[in-house]
Amino acid sequence: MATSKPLSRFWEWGRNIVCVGRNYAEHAKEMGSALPAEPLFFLKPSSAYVREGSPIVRPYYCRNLHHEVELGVVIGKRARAVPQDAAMEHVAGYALCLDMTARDTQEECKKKGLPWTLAKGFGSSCPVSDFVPKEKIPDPHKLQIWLKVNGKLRQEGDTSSMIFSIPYLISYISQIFTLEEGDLILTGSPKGVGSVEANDEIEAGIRDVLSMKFKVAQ
Ligand SMILES: CC(=O)CC(=O)C(=O)O
Ligand SMILES: [Mg+2]
Repeated sequence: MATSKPLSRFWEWGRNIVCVGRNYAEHAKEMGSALPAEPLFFLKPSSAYVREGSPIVRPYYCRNLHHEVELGVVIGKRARAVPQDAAMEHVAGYALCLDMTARDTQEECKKKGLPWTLAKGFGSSCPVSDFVPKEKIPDPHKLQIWLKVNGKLRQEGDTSSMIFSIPYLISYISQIFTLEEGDLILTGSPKGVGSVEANDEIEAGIRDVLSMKFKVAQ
């Protein structure tokens, strides 16, 4: 599909948001989950995007809204069954993302064996930073990502601790479905996920690269 929108505004492209789960051992542990033998992933709709200046809105059915800070990988070139050693050629850049999660809903879904869409795919569940071209990040597996709520540090993780690397994820996902230009892959959350309330301020960043702030709406 042709588009006149620049890739630096990938959130306007209406493309897939692919989220990887349990990609950091300490986060899997804090959730009481086993380590995955292969990547676990799920999708958010493109209407989940929210940008700085607009609030994160808790869905009406959620009583326990959680933050998860994650490195996002923006696809720059169609990827269909790409081998790992060619996977990085398909990356245009990066963004910092929040995988906002209705944790109570997710727990209910897990118990009932239901998909996580209600827990993960609501409107404003994917706050996203500015686009960072890949030339500005020589090694995406050497980044420190962090998140504060009302000025207090909650999450701090190093992307070197990912269980499945970015080339592995691109290769793996692209064997299941084609990744298109403008698609975003959220690479999983480090430990320290926790609740936010109305009027809280979430600040998150990639050390030495960027930071972003979001308010949680009433
Ligand atoms: C337990 C989860 O919600 C999985 C997830 O999203 C993650 O980042 O890990
Ligand atoms: Mg997540």
